[in-house]
Amino acid sequence: MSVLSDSGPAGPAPVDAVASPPRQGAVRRLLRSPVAVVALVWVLLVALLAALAPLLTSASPTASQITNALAPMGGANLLGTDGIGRDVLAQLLYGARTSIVGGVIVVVVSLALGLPAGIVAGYYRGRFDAVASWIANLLMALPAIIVLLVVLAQFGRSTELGMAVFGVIIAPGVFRLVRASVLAVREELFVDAARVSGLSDGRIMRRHVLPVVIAPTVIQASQLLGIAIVIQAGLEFLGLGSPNQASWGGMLSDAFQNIYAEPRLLLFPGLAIVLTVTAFSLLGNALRDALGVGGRMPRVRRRATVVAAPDSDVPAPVVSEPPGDALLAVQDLRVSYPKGDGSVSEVVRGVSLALRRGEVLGLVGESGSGKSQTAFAVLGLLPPTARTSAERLTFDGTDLQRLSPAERNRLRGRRIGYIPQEPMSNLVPSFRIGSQLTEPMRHHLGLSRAEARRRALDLLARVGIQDPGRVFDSYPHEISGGMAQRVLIAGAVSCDPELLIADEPTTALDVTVQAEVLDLLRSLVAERDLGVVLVTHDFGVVADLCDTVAVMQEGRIVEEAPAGRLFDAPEHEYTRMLLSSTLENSPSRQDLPPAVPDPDEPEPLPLSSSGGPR
Ligand SMILES: Nc1ncnc2c1ncn2[C@@H]1O[C@H](COP(=O)(O)OP(=O)(O)OP(=O)(O)O)[C@@H](O)[C@H]1O
Repeated sequence: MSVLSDSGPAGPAPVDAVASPPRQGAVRRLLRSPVAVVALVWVLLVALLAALAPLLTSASPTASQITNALAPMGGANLLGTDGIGRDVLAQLLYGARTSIVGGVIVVVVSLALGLPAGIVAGYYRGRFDAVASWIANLLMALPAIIVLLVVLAQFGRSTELGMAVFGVIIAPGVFRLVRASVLAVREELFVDAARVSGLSDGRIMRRHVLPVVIAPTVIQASQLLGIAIVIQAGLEFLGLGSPNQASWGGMLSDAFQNIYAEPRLLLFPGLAIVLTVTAFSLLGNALRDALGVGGRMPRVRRRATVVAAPDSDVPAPVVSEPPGDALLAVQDLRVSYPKGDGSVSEVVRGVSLALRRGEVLGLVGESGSGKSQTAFAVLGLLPPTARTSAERLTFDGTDLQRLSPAERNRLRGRRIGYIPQEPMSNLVPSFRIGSQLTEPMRHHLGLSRAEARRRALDLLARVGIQDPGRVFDSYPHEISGGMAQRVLIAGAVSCDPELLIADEPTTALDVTVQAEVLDLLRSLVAERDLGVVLVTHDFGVVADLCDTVAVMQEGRIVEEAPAGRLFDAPEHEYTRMLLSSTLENSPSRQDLPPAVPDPDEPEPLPLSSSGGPR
């Protein structure tokens, strides 16, 4: 007996977590805001003036001419000179360079440390997360200005060094933001779906996680630039910047010494700092609005927060020896979770199942009975806190418990397909359907882009989508729920799996579309000799599709029988209770009135069609 503990989707997660916002049109939205345009123009102007400083003035910003101190504006010195005769315009222009370079150093250092650490900590959690969070907390507890003073006193006055150290001190802010964003997105169903389709962690992070953290990071970078300019000016005001470099902080320091003789000297660096910092801050806000972060993002539904399983005694499980030709054989599967009080809650208690090719096994039971936990244990996608054990857990003769996470990952998506419950939440909002369909095929089957596209279009046609080209090029929000479910079915069978695990595949659909999707599944099973484990609480779905039914109650299978026999002569009291509560007074599908056709939905499928790629 061994223990499995893969990370996966079934862990507790807050309902309604935010998803990645669509990025299209973000620049357009940004440019529609007058405040953003003004801020952007100012920032670009400062950058341009800094870059063109040598062309705009021939004066040196550091050469002092003591005989020309505090010269008025006009003549050779357009903005006058400071207390030791340096040209104010030249100082202003070259000082902009120092400020921008300093700001960029802070942003680069803090992002270089905080971004990768936040992604890895948020995605993998565990020990790295604990250590990184501890270091972040420690850095945040340090008084930044004291650290800067000590470092600059020890290593010499240098604006660049000061800004690099400040970048390190401020990196925990980036780390925390990125980690929080990754934690939110890693629980999204579309990330589960990507994991189930066998994509590697690196690919998931690049494709699904990174796009989500980019928006908040860009916003934070813009605000960090403003903060860096203020801190840098403060250090230079205190005389801790590079002595041979013009800077706005240094100009302020000189202006303070001559505040009574020439108060106007305060005006130029003061205005430059205030306007530039304000511009970065406004730009950050405008970016947040344009990218839709912070309460204006589209929200996707999530697996609901789980509650502890009941511990009451239930009838003994039905345990039978699986047949030799079983595609999937599960024997005495147990899943448990540690509870806060030190005890353990067993949510799957000795489940045994066997499934042959071409057979559909329904796993039914009321909510919380352990159906999904059983399915996720087979997929190897339980959360890290889950303790899983089984006498036997084999797929086509391979002991799943002996496989490494990478081997298990290769199996998922390639030989074991998964159809999730909520179609829309399992498609990534910001990627086109086509790219979501083709990526697993390119990854698992090594197809070229063109081959994968051709195969995806064939598959879309096979699942009854009438205009595959349009759906291929669409974003998830541009198609209906029924179509999205067909797309997910196409995705689940795209790499020719032998076993399909379908978790309530029709729950989110209306009854007419439900019937069509069930027809589609039935014809795919026959056509491809698929073994299917169908998790459902709907006996109508069971009657439509399943050959065998296993009834689960409180983590155990209390009755298993061929579908016909189960409906005709249920043996277990719990099965009878479930049947009577679900079927009583409910109309059969044939009795339902014909639905008004939805123009967005495809025609009912020709059940005999079989043109799909194999
Ligand atoms: N991460 C977890 N930690 C602790 N308990 C959990 C966890 N995930 C699931 N459970 C518990 O396991 C039990 C079985 O959950 P499961 O999701 O398998 O039920 P289900 O029969 O699929 O229900 P539904 O039809 O509502 O999805 C539930 O009592 C649930 O609270």
